[in-house]
Amino acid sequence: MMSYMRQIPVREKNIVLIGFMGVGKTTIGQLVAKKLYRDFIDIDVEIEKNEKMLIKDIFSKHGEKEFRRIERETISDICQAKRCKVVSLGGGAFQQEEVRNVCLENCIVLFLDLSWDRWKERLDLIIESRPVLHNRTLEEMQELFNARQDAYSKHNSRVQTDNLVAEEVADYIVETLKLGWDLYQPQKD
Ligand SMILES: Nc1ncnc2c1ncn2[C@@H]1O[C@H](COP(=O)(O)OP(=O)(O)O)[C@@H](O)[C@H]1O
Ligand SMILES: O=C(O)C1=C[C@@H](OP(=O)(O)O)[C@@H](O)[C@H](O)C1
Ligand SMILES: [Mg+2]
Repeated sequence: MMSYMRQIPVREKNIVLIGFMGVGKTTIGQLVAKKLYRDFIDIDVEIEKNEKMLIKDIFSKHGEKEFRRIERETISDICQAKRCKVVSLGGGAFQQEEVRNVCLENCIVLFLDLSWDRWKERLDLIIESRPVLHNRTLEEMQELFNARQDAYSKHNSRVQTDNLVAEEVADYIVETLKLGWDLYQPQKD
């Protein structure tokens, strides 16, 4: 008996933002959601609400492995149950194959791409609230940045954000979507 996967109409698919920490997923996701009259979901905020703990405290009290389990389950639940949202993942989420699969199967995945040189300029803005960066030298941060690019390459569309303010990136995403939702077809193997 053939099982027919129920295809989600492309316009009902959640729009999921991925990319390294600090590239603007939370900021730009909020702006895109407003412009598209969609609800916005930030996975980190969802986790903090559900766990009644800040992300940095989950890391310090329960460790990164437990955070990744919670992150994977939260994303899996939301990306399968919800429709018509804008969802910003945390920067490490796409390293998990299950997260990549559930997002690429059910959602439109947009990769916010920021160069290492531009990212370094933002480091002071984010270092305090990103435990993954703590106790890492700049060289080690760059190694992590480079190591994660392969996972981010599995997306429906890439937005180069160097030298663009958040509003400009959000406008670009909305305009591209309006030009052709059908451009965002499922990732071909
Ligand atoms: N396009 C942009 N240009 C300059 N600063 C930005 C841009 N997008 C986000 N920021 C700033 O960078 C920091 C991290 O943004 P955030 O949305 O939290 O990123 P992420 O969710 O990807 O970690 C914030 O201080 C935010 O104001
Ligand atoms: O890159 C990472 O491993 C992380 C990124 C953070 O989200 P942002 O990308 O929104 O900063 C948050 O999920 C956690 O601190 C781990
Ligand atoms: Mg964020």
